[in-house]
Amino acid sequence: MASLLKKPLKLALVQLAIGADKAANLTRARSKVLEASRAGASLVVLPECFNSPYGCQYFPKYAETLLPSPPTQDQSPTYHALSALAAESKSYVLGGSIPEYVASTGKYHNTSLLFAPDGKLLATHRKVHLFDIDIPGKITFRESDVLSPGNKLTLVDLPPYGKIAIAICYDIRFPELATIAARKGCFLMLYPGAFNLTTGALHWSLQARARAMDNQVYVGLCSPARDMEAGYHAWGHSMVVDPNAQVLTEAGEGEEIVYAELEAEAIEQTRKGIPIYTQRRFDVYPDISKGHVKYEE
Ligand SMILES: NC(=O)CCC(=O)C(=O)O
Repeated sequence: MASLLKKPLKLALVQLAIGADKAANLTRARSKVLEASRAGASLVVLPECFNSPYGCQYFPKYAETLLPSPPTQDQSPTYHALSALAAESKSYVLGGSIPEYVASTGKYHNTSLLFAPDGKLLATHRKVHLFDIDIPGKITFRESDVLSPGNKLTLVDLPPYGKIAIAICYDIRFPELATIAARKGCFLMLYPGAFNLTTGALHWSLQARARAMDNQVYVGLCSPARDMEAGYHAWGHSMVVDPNAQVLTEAGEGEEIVYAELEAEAIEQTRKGIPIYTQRRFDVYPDISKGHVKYEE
C-alpha cells in the first residue's frame, strides 16, 4: 500500500491568547506562526475563532466577507494577513476559523482558511455541525442562533506530504467525517476547536483519541488559550494524537505552541499490527465513504 504520508511533517499547534482587538489578534498570530516556522514546522494551525472572542454576540461584529474570492483587504483583513503570513513563513497555515459573512445569502458561517506556502488559498471549511448544547447549570450555547452550517467535508492535498482533512470543533463529535476522510486517504484530521471547562474535561482528549483510534490516522486539536476574564472559557490542552491513539504532545491552559513530528511508519505500523483496514465487513454494513458524500478536494 502506498504511504499516506509521503514525507515526515512537523506540525505546530498555536494555542493563541485571543482578545477583543482583531488587529492585535492578527499581530500576535503572526508572531507565533513565524516562531513555529522558525522552529521547523511546515504546517502551522491556529485555533477556532482566532481573530475574535468566541461567542454568538461577536460573530456579526467580527465577520469578514470572503466571497467573491479573493476578497479585498477591506472585506477580509484576516484573509490577507494569513496569505502574507503563509508566504513569509513558507509554511502551510491553517487559520483555525473566523466568522464569515456571505452577502449574497445574508448568512454567517464559522469558516476555516488554509493557505499554501506561496500564499495561495488552498481550501475553506465551513463548520458543518453547529455547537448547540444545553447542559443545565453548566453551559448553554446556540451557534445556530447566528450561524448557518457548511455543507461539505473538506479534504485537501498538501504537496509533498499527502492529504489532510479539516473540520471545526463540534464537528469532531460526528465520527463519520473522520472515517470518510481516512478512507479517502487522509493521514491527518485537523480540528481547530474551543471546547469549554465542562465538555473539555469530559470529552476533549477522548474525542481526539477516539477519532485517531477508529481511523488509525493522526489527529490535531488546536484551542485558544484559556482566559478566565473572557465570556467563554476555552479548555486549552491543544494536542496531537498519533494513529495508535497515544497523545504525542499536549499544551497546558495558557498560550503555548506544541509540536509533533508526523511519520508514515506510525500509520503503517499501527495498521499492520491491528489490521481493521482489511477486516471491515461491508457485506454486513455499508461503507459510509461510498455513495452520497458531499466533499471537496
Ligand atoms: N466551539 C465548539 O464547537 C465547542 C464544542 C464543544 O465544546 C463540545 O463539547 O463539543
